[in-house]
Amino acid sequence: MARGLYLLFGVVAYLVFFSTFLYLIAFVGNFPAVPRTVDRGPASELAPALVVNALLIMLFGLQHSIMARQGFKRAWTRIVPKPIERSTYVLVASLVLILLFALWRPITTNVWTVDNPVGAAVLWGLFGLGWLIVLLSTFLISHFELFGLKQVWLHLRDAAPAEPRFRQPFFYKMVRHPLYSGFFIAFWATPVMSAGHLLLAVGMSIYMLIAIQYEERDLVRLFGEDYERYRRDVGMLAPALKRRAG
Ligand SMILES: C[S@@+](CC[C@H](N)C(=O)[O-])C[C@H]1O[C@@H](n2cnc3c(N)ncnc32)[C@H](O)[C@@H]1O
Repeated sequence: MARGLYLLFGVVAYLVFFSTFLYLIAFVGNFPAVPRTVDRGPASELAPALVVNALLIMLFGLQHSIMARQGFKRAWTRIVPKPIERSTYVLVASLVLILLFALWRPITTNVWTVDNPVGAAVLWGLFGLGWLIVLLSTFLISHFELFGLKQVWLHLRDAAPAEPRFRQPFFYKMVRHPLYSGFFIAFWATPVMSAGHLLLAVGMSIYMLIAIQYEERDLVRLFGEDYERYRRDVGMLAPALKRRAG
């Protein structure tokens, strides 16, 4: 009975995540199909907009960083059953993003506009490429495990959870954090950059640079010398220009 309920919970959490991910693309890209975007929403004075938006970004960063740590997971799984630990993370992360979409206050002061049609098309192309890299990277590292479905499925089948393995598929041969590289491109590549969008891009970039430090600390603990070597040989977010001698 519990196994079936865990599976249901995992599927619901996954569907909420996937819808939130699609909305995030529309939110950052100011797509007309959605009601609120980074530049479309209730008007607000500058100071409260800056404070509210900064708090929303910080909440996103804190939730992601804290809930992803091994120590937190150990404590958390004393309350939440282990098979749905990842789904819970995914669900809370999605709810925090939904809160950001709902409470975000646009700051529409223009920072840059690329009027040249070729330049604008290139930037839209990069925007799409960024999101594609994000999605592909999740599949390279294990999409269904990252978003909790594999764990509830294995539990349903009474199979042991998979042990973490150090992997270097495709993008991961070129950079250590392709998923974050994709996010960097997606947040920054736009022909029309407003002050609000810039705040989101800067905030998310700072969060990712901090998150990488914590993630790599865990990865070194997990994979030891293999990851140390990987760190020496492969660039963090962009391919290393040249390999170090030896
Ligand atoms: C949200 S993913 C982000 C992965 C990476 N930071 C990126 O930007 O592509 C985080 C998970 O990927 C795992 N991970 C990151 N690099 C890995 C690698 N080379 N091999 C196996 N697992 C990895 C981490 O342990 C963590 O559970």
